[in-house]
Amino acid sequence: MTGGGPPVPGVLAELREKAAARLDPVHWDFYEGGAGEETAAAENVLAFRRLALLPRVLRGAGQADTSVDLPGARARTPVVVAPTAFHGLAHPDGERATARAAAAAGAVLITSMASTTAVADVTASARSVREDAAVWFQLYLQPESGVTDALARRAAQAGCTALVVTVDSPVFGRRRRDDRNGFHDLPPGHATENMRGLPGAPPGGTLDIAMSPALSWDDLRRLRDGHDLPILLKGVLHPDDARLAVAEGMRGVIVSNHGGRQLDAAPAAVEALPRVADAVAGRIPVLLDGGVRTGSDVVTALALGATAVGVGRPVLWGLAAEGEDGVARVLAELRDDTAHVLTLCGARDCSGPTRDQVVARGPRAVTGC
Ligand SMILES: Cc1cc2nc3c(=O)[nH]c(=O)nc-3n(C[C@H](O)[C@H](O)[C@H](O)COP(=O)(O)O)c2cc1C
Ligand SMILES: CCCCC(=O)C(=O)O
Repeated sequence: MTGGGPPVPGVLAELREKAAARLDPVHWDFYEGGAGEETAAAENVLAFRRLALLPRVLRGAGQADTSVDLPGARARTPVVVAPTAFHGLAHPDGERATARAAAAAGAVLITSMASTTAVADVTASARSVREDAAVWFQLYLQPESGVTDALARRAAQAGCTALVVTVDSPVFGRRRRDDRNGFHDLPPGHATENMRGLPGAPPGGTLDIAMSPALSWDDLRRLRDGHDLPILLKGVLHPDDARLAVAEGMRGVIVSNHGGRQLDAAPAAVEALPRVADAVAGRIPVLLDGGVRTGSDVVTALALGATAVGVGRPVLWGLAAEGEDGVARVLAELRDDTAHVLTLCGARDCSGPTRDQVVARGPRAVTGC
């Protein structure tokens, strides 16, 4: 933005506009929408805009390095692809295109259990580009533990290097756009391929993905004890839950309100981050997703205690607009912008930015009270 005029659209804004024009409006609403009044979805983005970065100067830090160490992955960028469902609705190549672009960018891909491509095909696509591409598998604990086990085994066999268990969904969020559009099922020709042939599924058919408020830490322990893959918990907002996650041997937590698609009264992800980071106190990596749209957002999250961040909708915009190339553009833009902002802030790498470098915009930043 210059002199109060309209902002010049960046790569993500351009891809978003193109995606909106290309997608079936019902599918656009599914991707873009949130729960309830969509307050949490909007606040995820706005909360970053209320924060500013104080650069440090003359540090001789050189060009910043954007690589980060994560469980089961050395990534070239702190920007991870957050798990999102149904990429087949965005592009005929679906998750295969996303996987190739993430692998080429050296970004960790968290593939959703609700993908329209089987996890083995997702990892094969990633590995066709880079042998050591890191793919993590996101799952919702299923009320029938045999189903959860079968999913985790499939992920391990496919070569995923971590499990991401989403815990913010005891029930599915109330999404008004989907209710209005009557969007509650995949259209013909698409299926949740990971649910095919699981215990209890009809022969040759898929099982519905269940969400259950009866699940507890016991169910998580069962998964942890039955499998070797490291587990990260996604959807942690309360610092006490983060402490429990550490105590239960989780290998990371992802601070997230699910892109504002579950509890609409939840705080913006970036506002919940500092207390979670304090609770975890460096014992395991803390990631954040929700509202990350620029390198400044990435660096703000790093400064507030995140090791890495996830992006959900921007990847879907890229995929819908330009397929694999569009996802590649989103990831390249965010990595380049992050490197640039790190350097402007005097940081050598992703561990460089510190909490004192984040201040509130507005009068408090000036008066300090
Ligand atoms: C269309 C869509 C589908 C999603 N599907 C899943 C999913 O299958 N599993 C999951 O854990 N989170 C899912 N999420 C939440 C994302 O992982 C992530 O928390 C959120 O999108 C981050 O916010 P952002 O879109 O502002 O980047 C989904 C989000 C969107 C927008
Ligand atoms: C059963 C599909 C879950 C998708 C999801 O998590 C979301 O739309 O936010």
